[in-house]
Amino acid sequence: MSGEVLQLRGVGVKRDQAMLLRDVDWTVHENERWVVIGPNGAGKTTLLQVAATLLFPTVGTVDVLGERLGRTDVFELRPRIGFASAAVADRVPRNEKVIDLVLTASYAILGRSREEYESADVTRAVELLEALGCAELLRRTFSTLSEGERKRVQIARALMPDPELLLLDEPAAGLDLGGREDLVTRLGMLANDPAAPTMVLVTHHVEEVPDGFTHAMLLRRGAVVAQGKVDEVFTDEHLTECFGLPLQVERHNNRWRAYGRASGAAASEP
Ligand SMILES: Nc1ncnc2c1ncn2[C@@H]1O[C@H](COP(=O)(O)OP(=O)(O)OP(=O)(O)O)[C@@H](O)[C@H]1O
Repeated sequence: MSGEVLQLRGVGVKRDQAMLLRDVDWTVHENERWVVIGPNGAGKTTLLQVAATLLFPTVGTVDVLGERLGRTDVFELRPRIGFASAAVADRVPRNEKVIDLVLTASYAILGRSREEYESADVTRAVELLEALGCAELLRRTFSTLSEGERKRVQIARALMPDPELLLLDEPAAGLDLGGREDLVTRLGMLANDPAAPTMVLVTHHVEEVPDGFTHAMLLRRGAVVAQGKVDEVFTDEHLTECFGLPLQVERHNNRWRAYGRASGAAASEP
């Protein structure tokens, strides 16, 4: 695999005459932790779907885990990729128990289809749920969980097959402040774990970028505004260009925050 987990060259995605992605060049190396940030409609989910092999580009080439899309069997590739997104959560059968939702990831299916699972799989599923702070939810039905609980269970499911690439689409969306901070802290622990897979996380907010994330891409209207090491990408100029309004960004205790320049000036006045 030569250390490259994702390699996109000149990638464009066109739907109904609209270019959802334009001329994207992107390389993600093994063990990097990437965050993809941009405003609504920037193309972040589209990019993640390409990385998850769920969407083929209209133009350009995509290599995922050393395999070229269009020349490989994606059904063999997908079990090597963990993917947590609202679209996956929407497909969970109504009565699915939390433990089954995590366990079935080993078989790349949704919905319990067998009576018995390997005891090693059960042990791993329980350990992952514990690590994400949801061991007490094991026997609950997924559809009855709160948004924050669902997000954590989905990440446990995405990690279950021990993926080489973990893709997280807006994991903190819809969470309250406590739920967000709990999740961002857990993701920071995962990002700092050398045994964890290569990660790509999509979000709208720099405040949701966990400690340990090494690289960032800023997207606007389907095109890359900036990409590279997170410290070099998260600048006032890049964020201002990306979101289309004057922004100031700062780092504190390994976390980021951004605010409109006008509101920042007002806040600093006595
Ligand atoms: N099948 C489609 N046909 C036409 N346009 C589409 C299609 N799917 C998505 N789009 C448009 O492509 C753009 C990018 O969508 P995408 O979901 O990738 O953006 P996003 O950055 O993830 O947005 P958000 O932050 O709001 O979730 C949006 O303007 C969306 O309306």
